[in-house]
Amino acid sequence: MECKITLIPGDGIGPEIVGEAVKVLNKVADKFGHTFNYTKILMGGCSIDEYGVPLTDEAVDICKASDAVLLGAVGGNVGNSRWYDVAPNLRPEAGLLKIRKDLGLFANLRPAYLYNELKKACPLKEEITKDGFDMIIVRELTGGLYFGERETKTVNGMLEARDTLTYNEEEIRRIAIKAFEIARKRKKKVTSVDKANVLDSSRLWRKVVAEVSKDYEDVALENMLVDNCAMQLVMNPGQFDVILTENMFGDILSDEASMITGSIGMLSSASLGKTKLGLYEPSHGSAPDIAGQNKANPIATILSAAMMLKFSLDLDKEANAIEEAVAKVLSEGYRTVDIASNETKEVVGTDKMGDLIAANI
Ligand SMILES: NC(=O)C1=CN([C@@H]2O[C@H](COP(=O)(O)OP(=O)(O)OC[C@H]3O[C@@H](n4cnc5c(N)ncnc54)[C@H](O)[C@@H]3O)[C@@H](O)[C@H]2O)C=CC1
Ligand SMILES: CC(C)CC(=O)C(=O)O
Ligand SMILES: [Mg+2]
Repeated sequence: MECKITLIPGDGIGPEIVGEAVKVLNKVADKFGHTFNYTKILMGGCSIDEYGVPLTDEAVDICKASDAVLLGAVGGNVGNSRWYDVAPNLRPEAGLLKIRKDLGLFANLRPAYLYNELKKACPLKEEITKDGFDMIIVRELTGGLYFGERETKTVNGMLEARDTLTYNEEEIRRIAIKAFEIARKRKKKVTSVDKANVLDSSRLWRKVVAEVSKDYEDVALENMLVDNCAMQLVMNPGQFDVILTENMFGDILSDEASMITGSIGMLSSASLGKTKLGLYEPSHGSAPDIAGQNKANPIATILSAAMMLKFSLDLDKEANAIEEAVAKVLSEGYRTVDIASNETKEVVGTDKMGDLIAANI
């Protein structure tokens, strides 16, 4: 099979981790007889430096003409980078928001499960994780606070800033359907997370999710407030199957969920829309604090590449080969520093972790 894959290395650790994912994809291509044709585009700070904007329309067109997009991460040191103090549409993160919107990627899937081998890297007590956990966060990705109107102005001599959070019924319905469809193929439970004790947008969210659930009588629906969910995630993560939530809540809860898998460097993601074209990226950011040091864990990006093979390219067997290779390397005791524990056989750098996974394909 011949496929067109757009690569967006981005900023910080982005080029390092995407490089390792490509190494693994090339091994998959060799072994299974496929041709992956890559085109690289700039997004984020590197695009601002080159073109003055975080993402050009030409770059979006390249993504649209491909079968799938693999992204590292964008952004600099927030508050302390040359890309910080500029208009909102000229910041690195605006490139990410633009690509999600322009490709219509309203559903962000973030699976969080605990590898047996990583129980020592999980900060939770053993009695909480003894049976493991396996959940998927289904996060709405193109609405809510990150896409609302915002403004900073002076009122009565004082600076005032405003962000707005809006959802309409259709935006909620389509992501809810996605979550119920996914739950149907898993443990048949959706936990819809909102703040319906305060926010109008959450009250609408809860109403529409309840309507959608009527078409999925085989799937149990539970509603949970977001503050409680943050607590339940560390108290009893095993209770969750599918967590359905809006954009910002999902952003925050997925970082929390990532840490209980051992590290944010483990959490992959797929951003999907109505067509097969998806964008695949780790859940973490560009980690400027460790960029260029060969310390970043590439596994989240490598597992995102596996999701890409599965969802956009229908290469399930190849995706499984990547997942199995990751499990094998972990079971052999190799760890990047973020997931190392006293039982680790060898702490390896970004590049060696990529080599080991590729060698096990
Ligand atoms: N999808 C994207 O492109 C995202 C971009 N960002 C951007 O990334 C920049 C940095 O943001 P932060 O809040 O520092 O979040 P971050 O996720 O980049 O880093 C948070 C902490 O996790 C560590 N970390 C992250 N990924 C890791 C990996 N693969 N292996 C080992 N350790 C890892 C970092 O070293 C840091 O200590 C900002 O400009 C932010 O806007 C943040 C989140 C997502
Ligand atoms: C620009 C942010 C919304 C990116 C982020 O933190 C994420 O998608 O997880
Ligand atoms: Mg985030």
